[in-house]
Amino acid sequence: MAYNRDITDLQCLSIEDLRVLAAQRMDKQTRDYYNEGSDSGSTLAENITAYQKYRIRPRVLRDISAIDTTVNVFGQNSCMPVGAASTAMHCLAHPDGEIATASACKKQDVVMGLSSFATQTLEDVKDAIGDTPMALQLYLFEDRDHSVKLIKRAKAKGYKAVLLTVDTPVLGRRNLEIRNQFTLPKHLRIANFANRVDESSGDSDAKSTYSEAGYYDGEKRVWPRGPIRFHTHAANPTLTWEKDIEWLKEQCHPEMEVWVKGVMTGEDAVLACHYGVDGIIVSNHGGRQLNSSLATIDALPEVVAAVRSQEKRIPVHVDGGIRHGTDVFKALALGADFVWIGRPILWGLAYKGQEGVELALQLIRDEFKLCMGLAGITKVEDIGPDYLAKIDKNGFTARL
Ligand SMILES: Cc1cc2nc3c(=O)[nH]c(=O)nc-3n(C[C@H](O)[C@H](O)[C@H](O)COP(=O)(O)O)c2cc1C
Ligand SMILES: CC(C)CC(=O)C(=O)O
Repeated sequence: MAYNRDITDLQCLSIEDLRVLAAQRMDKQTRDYYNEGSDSGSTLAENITAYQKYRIRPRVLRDISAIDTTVNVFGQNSCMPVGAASTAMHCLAHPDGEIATASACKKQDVVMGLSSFATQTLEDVKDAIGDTPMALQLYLFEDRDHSVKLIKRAKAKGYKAVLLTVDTPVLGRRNLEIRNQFTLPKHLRIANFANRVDESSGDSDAKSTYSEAGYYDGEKRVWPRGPIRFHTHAANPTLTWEKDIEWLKEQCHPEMEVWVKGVMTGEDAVLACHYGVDGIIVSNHGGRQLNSSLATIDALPEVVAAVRSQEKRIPVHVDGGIRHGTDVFKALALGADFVWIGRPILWGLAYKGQEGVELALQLIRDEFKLCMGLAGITKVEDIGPDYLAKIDKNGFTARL
C-alpha cells in the first residue's frame, strides 16, 4: 500500500535526505550509536562506496509497462526483495519503537527482522506486523535456557525464521559508544529479557537482566581496559559450527528456519550448507564488528559461487550499505536473492515514527522499480550478471 507523502516529505527524496533529517531529531548518544562503525569506520564507509565499482548495462526497447517487484521470502510473497534488518533498541529513535517499524512493514508488505535486543517484546511486535513474515535475530546466549525460552516464544507467535548472528564472537570496538559512555535511558528496557510477569506488576526486571548480560554495570556499559574480553549475551566466544548449529536446528525445526547472519567467505558458506542451515545472510554487521573486513557486496560473489557449488541451493541474502534502489539491483545481479537495510529504517523511525519508516521503504521501492524499468527488466528473477559491468582499478569497465 502506498504511503501518502505530505508536503514536508518533499524535503526527503532519498535515503541520504532521510539521514540528514533524522540526525536533527536524535540526541547525540543515539545518533552516534546508530550511525557509527567500529574502529576507524572504514568498512562502514566501504559498504556504501563499494557499490560504485559496478555500473548497470541497461537494455532498451522492451515493454516495461508492467513491472513486478514482488519476491518470495520465507515462503511468502513480499512486495520487494528488501527487508528491514534486525537492529537493536528502536525506542531510542522514537517512543513507538519496534511496533512502529512493524506497523510500517505491515502497511508496506515488507519482511522484518527483530533484534534480540529490541525495546519491545517479540509478541507485541509480531502482533503489530500481523501476517507479514518476521524473523527473530538471535544471539545464542551462553545461558542456553534463555535462548530456548526466546525460541519457544518466537515459535508460538509464528515467526518464520531465526537469524543466528555469527559475527559477534566478541563485540567490535565502537569508539563513540565508549566516549559517550552509551547508556540505555532509564525509561527503556531490553524487552525480551524482561520477565513478563514482573512487567505486568509494574516491576520490570529488564534492567537487571540486561546488566546480567554483562553489557551494563548498572546504568553504564562496561568497557574493558585491558585485553578485549567482552562476556555478554550478544557476544559468545564459544560458538562453533559443529556444536551449535545442529542444536539450534533441533530447537527451531520444523516450524522455524535457521539462518546464519554474518557469513563473509566462500569457506564458511560451504560449512553453512554442510551443517544444513536454511539460508545465509552475507553481512559484516553494518561495519560495526571487524573493521577492515571486506565490503559485503565484495564478499557476496564468492559466497554465491560457493553455495551454487553445493548440491542443495539455499538462499543468499546480503546487507550493509544499501542506500539506493540501484544498490538493490546490483546486489541481486551479483546473485543475492534478497537484501536487508538497517540504518535507513532507523533514520525513518527517528524522522517520523511509523510514517518515516514507511517513507524509507517507499523511497527504496520506488527507486528499485524505476531502476528495473530503466534497465529494461519487468521481473525480479530476470536480474542477473548480464546487467552489470565492473570498473577495475585502472578505471576500465568490463562486463562481468
Ligand atoms: C544501531 C544498529 C544496531 C544493530 N543491532 C543489531 C542486532 O541487535 N543484531 C544483529 O544481528 N545485527 C544488528 N545490527 C546489524 C544489522 O542487522 C545490519 O547487519 C546492518 O545494519 C546492515 O547495514 P546498514 O545499516 O548499512 O544497512 C545493528 C546495526 C545497527 C546500525
Ligand atoms: C546490543 C548490541 C550488541 C546490538 C548490536 O548488535 C549492535 O549494536 O550492533
